Order: sequence, then structure tokens, then C-alpha cells
Amino acid sequence: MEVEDKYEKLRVVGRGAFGICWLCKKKGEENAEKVIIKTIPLHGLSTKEEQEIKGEADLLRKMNHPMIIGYYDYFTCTDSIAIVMQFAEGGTLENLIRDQRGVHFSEAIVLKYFTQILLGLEYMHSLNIVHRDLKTQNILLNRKRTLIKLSDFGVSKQLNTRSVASTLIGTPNYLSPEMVEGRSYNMKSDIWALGCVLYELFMLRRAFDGENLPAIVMKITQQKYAPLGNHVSKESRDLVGKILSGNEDSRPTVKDIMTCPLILSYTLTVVLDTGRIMGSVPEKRRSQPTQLTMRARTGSDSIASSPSTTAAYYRTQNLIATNHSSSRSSFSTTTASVGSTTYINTVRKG
Ligand SMILES: Nc1ncnc2c1ncn2[C@@H]1O[C@H](COP(=O)(O)OP(=O)(O)OP(=O)(O)O)[C@@H](O)[C@H]1O
Repeated sequence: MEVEDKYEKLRVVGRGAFGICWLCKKKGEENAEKVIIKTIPLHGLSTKEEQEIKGEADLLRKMNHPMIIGYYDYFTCTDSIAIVMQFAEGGTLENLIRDQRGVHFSEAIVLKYFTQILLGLEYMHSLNIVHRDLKTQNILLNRKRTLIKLSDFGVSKQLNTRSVASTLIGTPNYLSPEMVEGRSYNMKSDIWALGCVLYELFMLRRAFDGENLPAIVMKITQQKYAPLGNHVSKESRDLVGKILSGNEDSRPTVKDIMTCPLILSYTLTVVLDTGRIMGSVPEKRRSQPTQLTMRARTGSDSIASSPSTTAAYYRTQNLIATNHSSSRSSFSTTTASVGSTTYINTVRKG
């Protein structure tokens, strides 16, 4: 089958090292959702490599999280593999940063985006999957540019306990010190890349940049980056410093970051806001203790139909947020459980 048999190709939205991304629409369906089809040429690939790509595509289809781009399907064409995925209308985080034209985001905005990325990564890491290519070009946005979606797991690999993936893959600016030293890639390398993204959100430029590869590598090995400006709080500067630690053992895990005092309230807010965006709580149930609903389908930002689906989703996430609010009470309480710890956040209403 060829892409054109089933889909109308509307335009090219981007090109990566491995393929072309087309905006497409299913033929014969008037109101069909627009999708992205990434075509990866088979030319020059061994059967093993082809199998690996298909294995990756199978893995992607199993991922189910609002902060991860929805992967719908894949099929083999005469000379390429076509991967069908959700269209992120808001473009990339790299574009969003560029569009700021030097005007810094507020700290609250930065930390909201950052926490969303964190939640997506937490989901992947909970499945023992490392991203391997986290960068602002691979962080996509919804139309309103309020929700992020992690994408491009073309080189992600499921880590099993015996094998540690050690191939050197990635854009040089986000490579961790252990990678440039030729050591193994692991989840802490994703954390390093996350720190680079956080730095970029604050400073609107890359943490480690240079004229050429050796210059970039030198800065990475020395963890040499321009200090964060005065517009960034000490807590955030400390967090960036901890994440961009040269020693991977000193770097925090996703869960450590999610539950640190600076980020915890953002974790709660993002979980609750996402609940609102993904599945608004029916009006009549707002006056009762409410289990926030969120549909775990990644295909669209659609309304949740089943609270139990949501609860199951958060359970898989190991993070359950519950919003207790009463029309008579002047306080609203939010509790979140991360692992075995429950956090309670009480705020005065109105
Ligand atoms: N699902 C999507 N929705 C909207 N735009 C997308 C989507 N996927 C990719 N794009 C656009 O296409 C561009 C190319 O994507 P692609 O995944 O092929 O490569 P890349 O991530 O830029 O680089 P590489 O794959 O070489 O690491 C992206 O930068 C983005 O602008």
C-alpha cells in the first residue's frame, strides 16, 4: 500500500534525519482528523533495522498519555515505512521559544511547560523507556500552545534490566557528559536533556552551544553554561544546577523533581489543569469530592467519558490527584499521591 491510496497529502510539515513528515487527511471522509504521516525510506536499511523500526512503531502505539503524541498506525509502502500520528497544530517548543523574540517567559509559564514535559517523561520512564532524543524540536504543542506532547521516539529503546543501550545518538547540544565520554545512555541522560530544555525555556537559548562539535563537547564535559539571569529565582537556578550535574548519580530522577518543593505545586496544577482540558468535570459533581477525570487516549484532547479510566491512568502514573471542594467551604483541598507519599494542598477559594 502507498500513503496516497488511503490519505491525501496536504503539505510537508518538516524533515528530520530519518524521514519526511506530511500533513495528511484520510480520503473519503469529509471531517477526517488531520494526521501527520512520517515516511522513513527503507532504502539502505537491513532487514534487522527494518524490524527494529517496526518494533519501535509497535511500542509507540502502546504508549498512552496526554503529554505524549498519539501514534495511531504504521504500514509498509514499496520503499518506505509510514508512521501515522497525531498532528500537533501548535508546532514545536523550539518555535515557541523563537517566537518570544528575546522576551523571557514568566517563571510560572516556564515551570508549567517544564512540569508537563516531566509528566510525559515520568510515564516513559515508568515503562522503562528512555527517550534518547529529548530536545525542543521534539516537544510539540497543541493549537493553543498550552499543552505539550513529547514526540520523535525514533531512537528510543526499551531498556530491559540486562541490556543498557549505549549507542551514541542525539543532537549534540543535548548530549550528556556520560554520552560524550562514550559511556552508556540511561534515564539520567534523559534528565540531563530535560535540564537543557529547562535552561532554554528560561534563557531562550541553548545551555550548551558553540561554533562546532568540539566546542560544544568541551562545554558539556565541564558543565559550562552562561549563568541564568536575575529573572530566574534562586530555587529554579538551584534546580537547573542539580539537573545539569556532571555526575549522573547526583542528578535527580523524574520523581525527585516532581516532588521537590519548587515543582510539587506545579505538578498538582498541571495534573488538575490537564484534567480540566482533557475532560472537564461535570458541573453537578463539582460540589462533591471529585476524582478528576482524564481520558488516557492520546489521539485527541477529547472529553473524558469515564472517571475510572482516569483513575486507572493516574494509577499507572503512580500519581493520583483528587480535587475536594465544597460550595459551602471556603477552602479547596487538592491531594496528590506520588508513589506512597500523599501531598495535601489547601487553598482559600475566591
Ligand atoms: N506530530 C507532529 N505534528 C506537527 N508537526 C510535526 C509532528 N511531527 C513532526 N513534526 C514537524 O516535523 C519536523 C521534523 O520531524 P522529525 O520527527 O522527522 O524530525 P526531527 O525531530 O526534527 O529530527 P530527527 O528525527 O532527525 O531527530 C519537526 O521538527 C516538526 O516541526
